[in-house]
Amino acid sequence: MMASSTSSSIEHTMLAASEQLQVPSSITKFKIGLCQLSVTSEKNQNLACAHNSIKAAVKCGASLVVLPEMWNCPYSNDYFAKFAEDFENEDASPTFSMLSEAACSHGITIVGGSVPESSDGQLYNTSCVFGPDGKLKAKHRKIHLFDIEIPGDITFKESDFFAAGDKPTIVDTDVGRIGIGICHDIRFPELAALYRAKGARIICYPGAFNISTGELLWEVMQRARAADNQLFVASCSPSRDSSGSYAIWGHSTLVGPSGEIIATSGHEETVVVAEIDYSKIELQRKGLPLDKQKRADIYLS
Ligand SMILES: NC(=O)CC(=O)C(=O)O
Repeated sequence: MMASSTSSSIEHTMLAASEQLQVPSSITKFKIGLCQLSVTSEKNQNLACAHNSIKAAVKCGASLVVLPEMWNCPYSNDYFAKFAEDFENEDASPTFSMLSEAACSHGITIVGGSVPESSDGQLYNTSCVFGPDGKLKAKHRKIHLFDIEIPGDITFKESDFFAAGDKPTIVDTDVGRIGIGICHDIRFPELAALYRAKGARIICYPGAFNISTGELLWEVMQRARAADNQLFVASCSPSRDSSGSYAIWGHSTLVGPSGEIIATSGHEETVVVAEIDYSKIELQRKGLPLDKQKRADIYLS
């Protein structure tokens, strides 16, 4: 929360009491599972692999499971349209059905990574969140599309295929309030700050950073978003496929509210399971009260 101020320029970040999250008092600690999946050009195989990985995370005690960006489909322009599903038509969406069924049968919350969504003649890069009753709780469409052209290094243009989402996504779940971003969304600190201001305790970023940007930035940006906002950041990536056209960095990670890495992986297929302890947020915010120290009067005037 921002410190109280009369400046109208910061009013948009101040919240009505009803908007502020109260995490259910029973939840202070739980386990999160990050399913770093191997993605192939066979959708059914990807669905089966994701389902097995969710089961493995549950077996290790996870009550929140996060999947990667583009896990039912290779991260390639050649596949997005072919693999897209319409989530409004749930019965015709095998991805929606599998996630909903898995959340319900295991009684967990699933942040379903992202997959290509077709809606109203457009494609979106979309993440669906399911609750333990198997119901869809939220849908985040990637807001910042990954358009990059670094000569001699990497060229990729998501906006040739996808339309951008136009809203932030904050969702109240059985394990507290979660903000959702997809991969390149992590580069925009304003989005993370908005989630913190609205009471998120975790931001989940399904991502598929490539090896060019990943080595330099993936860890740094997760730690920065977590430390700036004094909350947990969880990322989940596909594993690397050396034969694919887009070399994925991997390194699914959980970062704590002081910017510390709690758990991470390499680039191989794996499941990372780690504990989230919300008392760490209170401790960090009490010892280093950034919200009170913030000088909004200076930077926003
Ligand atoms: N998928 C992405 O948005 C990739 C990205 O941001 C990157 O740096 O790589």
